[in-house]
Amino acid sequence: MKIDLLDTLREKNPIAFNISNFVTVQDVANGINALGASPIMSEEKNEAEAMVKMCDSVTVNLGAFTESQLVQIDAVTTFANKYRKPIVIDPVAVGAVDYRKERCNELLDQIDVAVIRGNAGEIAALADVEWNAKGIDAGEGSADLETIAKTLAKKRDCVVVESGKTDIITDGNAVVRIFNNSDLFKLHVGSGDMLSSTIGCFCGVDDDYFEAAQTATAVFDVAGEVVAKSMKQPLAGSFGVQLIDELHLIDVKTVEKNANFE
Ligand SMILES: Nc1ncnc2c1ncn2[C@@H]1O[C@H](COP(=O)(O)OP(=O)(O)OP(=O)(O)O)[C@@H](O)[C@H]1O
Ligand SMILES: Cc1ncsc1CCO
Ligand SMILES: [Mg+2]
Repeated sequence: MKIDLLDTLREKNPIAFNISNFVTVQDVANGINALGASPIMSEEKNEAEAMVKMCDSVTVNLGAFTESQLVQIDAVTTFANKYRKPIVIDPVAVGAVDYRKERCNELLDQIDVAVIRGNAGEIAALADVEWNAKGIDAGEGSADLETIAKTLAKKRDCVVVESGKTDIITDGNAVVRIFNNSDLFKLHVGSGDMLSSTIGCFCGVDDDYFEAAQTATAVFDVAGEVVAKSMKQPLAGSFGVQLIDELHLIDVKTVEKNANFE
């Protein structure tokens, strides 16, 4: 794993263009800003080309899109392919709402993406595997998590990050597992959105998206673990704030020492 990509990210300070959702946009912006990237958000289709030309990566979060925003998402992602900017997709709740799954699949049919990051319920839905997703949460299912992730990676010819207690990262062939010791992430709505955007930032500094996704996930997971360890009791509100603090403080040594992966 290329953990020192964290230093590269801080040297380059990549512009990370995010189409976010109104629930978590501020955590996403502050999280990746603290980490060392330069976030910019937009919902306006008329500036899509300028935004994409300027940025190093595009992260599209499908958490709360409207019909009119789909037009902007279309424009942004088409320009991103034209200007060769990596796209990260966060398919929020596609396992729970058919409308979302249909729109997301239409989008994936028409563009090339670098990474899809979702929980098991979301990745299973896009891989056409039986699963009981629960709203924005993973829900439950009995299918093999690695098989689901690999199926989607092959289907969409991209890297898949399937988050959960173990984060599974695959390019369709190789698999890296990152074990996460902090379940405080689940107390903070938008942990997943922040992870997806963090992956976007790293894809903006290394065009090996499999490596970029691994480093991003390891950095994010370790940041959460460091915060969790420092707390005497689980504090949901403080966790969100301190996670942003730790994304700023974290360094390569801390990730090397604490990342638990194989
Ligand atoms: N059971 C768990 N134990 C430990 N860590 C977890 C667990 N589930 C998820 N995580 C961690 O939480 C982070 C976000 O992943 P998660 O799967 O919760 O995304 P999500 O469902 O899209 O979240 P959200 O919808 O709140 O944005 C990841 O870093 C992941 O490692
Ligand atoms: C709670 C919620 N609803 C739509 S998006 C979102 C944030 C998690 O993605
Ligand atoms: Mg999510």
